[in-house]
Amino acid sequence: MLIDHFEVSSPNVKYTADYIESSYNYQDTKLYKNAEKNTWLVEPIERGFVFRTHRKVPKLGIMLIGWGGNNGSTLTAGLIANRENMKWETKDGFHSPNYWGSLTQSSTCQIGKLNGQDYHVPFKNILPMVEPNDLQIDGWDISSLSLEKCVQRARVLDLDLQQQLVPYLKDLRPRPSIFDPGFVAANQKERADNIIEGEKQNQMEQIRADIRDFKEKSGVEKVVVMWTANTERYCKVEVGIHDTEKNLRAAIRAGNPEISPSTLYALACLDEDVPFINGSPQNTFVPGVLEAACRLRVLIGGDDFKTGQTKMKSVLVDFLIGAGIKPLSIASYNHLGNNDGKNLMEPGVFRSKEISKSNVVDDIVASNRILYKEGESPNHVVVIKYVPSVDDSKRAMDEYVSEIFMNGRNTISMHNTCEDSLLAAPLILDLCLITELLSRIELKYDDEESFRNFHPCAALLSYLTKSPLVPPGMSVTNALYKQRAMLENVFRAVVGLAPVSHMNLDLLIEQSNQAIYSPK
Ligand SMILES: NC(=O)c1ccc[n+]([C@@H]2O[C@H](COP(=O)([O-])OP(=O)(O)OC[C@H]3O[C@@H](n4cnc5c(N)ncnc54)[C@H](O)[C@@H]3O)[C@@H](O)[C@H]2O)c1
Ligand SMILES: O=P([O-])([O-])O[C@@H]1[C@@H](O)[C@H](O)[C@@H](O)[C@H](O)[C@@H]1O
Repeated sequence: MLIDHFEVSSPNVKYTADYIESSYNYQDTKLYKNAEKNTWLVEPIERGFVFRTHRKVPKLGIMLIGWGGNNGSTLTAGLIANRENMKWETKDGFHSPNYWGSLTQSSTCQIGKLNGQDYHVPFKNILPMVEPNDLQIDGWDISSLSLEKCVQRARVLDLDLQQQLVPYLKDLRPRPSIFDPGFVAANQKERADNIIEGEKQNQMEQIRADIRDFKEKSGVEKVVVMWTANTERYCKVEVGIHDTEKNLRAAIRAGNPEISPSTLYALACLDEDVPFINGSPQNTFVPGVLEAACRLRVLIGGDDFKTGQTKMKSVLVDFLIGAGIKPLSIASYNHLGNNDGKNLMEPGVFRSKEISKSNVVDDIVASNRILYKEGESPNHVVVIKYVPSVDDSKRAMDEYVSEIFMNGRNTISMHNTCEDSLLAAPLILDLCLITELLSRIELKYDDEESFRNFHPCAALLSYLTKSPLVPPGMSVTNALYKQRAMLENVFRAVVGLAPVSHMNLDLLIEQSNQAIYSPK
């Protein structure tokens, strides 16, 4: 059953006009070794938290770096089609817009039971969230094409819909952007006709001015900036340049060539108190950026949208290893024909993606030292090829060979075809909406005076990324179920509810007045 809205009825939760305030008893375990008994002791611990969520949802603007790309143009078109409730026709008949693939807009959370039946609420209604149809969108691109032409170039959306969108898209033009051919494939130069000239410092200041200009012209109260531009090669992190905020800013003023456009954007956003999310795999968040985010207390998140093949990998490997089955090899191949695929032909750029697509199993493997000895892991290969004729319709082929009982083998082969941007666009929406929501949640220990925000490294975005950025000291979790449980249960805690445990203890115990067998 689906219920649309709810309020928590508890002495620990208070709803005022401005806030949802809750007192929450956080339960965890503390682990320590008892030398005398030569055993590990596990101690249940509790810590009181207080959450305060601002209920007023702001007028939100999102600024996409790479706005004209397949992801950016597809998201823009999808938002407009939903807002205008456009209907379009194909040979299969008429279609209506939706937000399928969006965690916030199209998934639900279990909120309770009634008469033994689970009830669910839309994910977006656990806490007050921005409505996607109210979003204002802007952005930058090294290509000057209008969004109308970008949607046509992408060839992702049905033609009838593309034609209906023309009046809404034709006047949308990306702002000139920072372009450094040293960080992307040489084949990207041909589309770069919309560049901010000048030194790195000037370029960064122009980005800051663009953000302020967008705010002023659109009237939005808050902005989230999202990198959905091309994947960059890793920058070589150097002491004295990238290692501290002070050194990074000095290196930018000096025009150091080893500072990437994405790092310039990230720092510009931090200086404008605007969250920055990295949808690509490069190491944008060099230590100097992390230091600045923590000092300025501005949310950053990433890296690399987790959309299809890797998302599946983070489910399947978690299932296999969680079931005591030992993957011996993972062969992960895909080809695609969009510009992203073209850019990934450059070995240095591909390496960024290879890292993010490979590391996604590390935590899952490390969770089971019965199957894998220290240092042991499955053979794991990642191959991406550029095949122009398939366009955005990525073909992913994966083979998982696992060792099973008594030296048995199990081979799972998968073929997964999808328009890559139709998977990514809803995630970009989720990343923006959840990031904005996180910035409205304050928390403190119950014995503290002042509230603070979540740590600037937004680990709660992990479900949506291949290489989750997490606060120092927190281990990275890639298993998709755990990532979703973390996000859902933190949101439940913010409104004073216990985690979803699926224990059903009250139904597992034999009730004195209950028939031993209740026929369906
Ligand atoms: N399913 C997916 O589509 C998916 C999943 C995970 C990650 N990603 C990442 O998202 C990014 C975008 O994917 P896409 O399919 O939209 O690619 P795309 O090539 O269609 O779009 C990228 C856009 O960025 C622009 N661009 C390049 N450098 C720029 C710069 N310095 N400043 C501003 N704009 C710049 C390009 O002109 C292009 O319009 C890629 O890095 C890709 O690896 C995509
Ligand atoms: O679907 P997924 O593995 O999450 O991610 C995708 C890769 O499979 C694809 O090769 C790459 O071009 C896309 O940018 C994206 O990273």
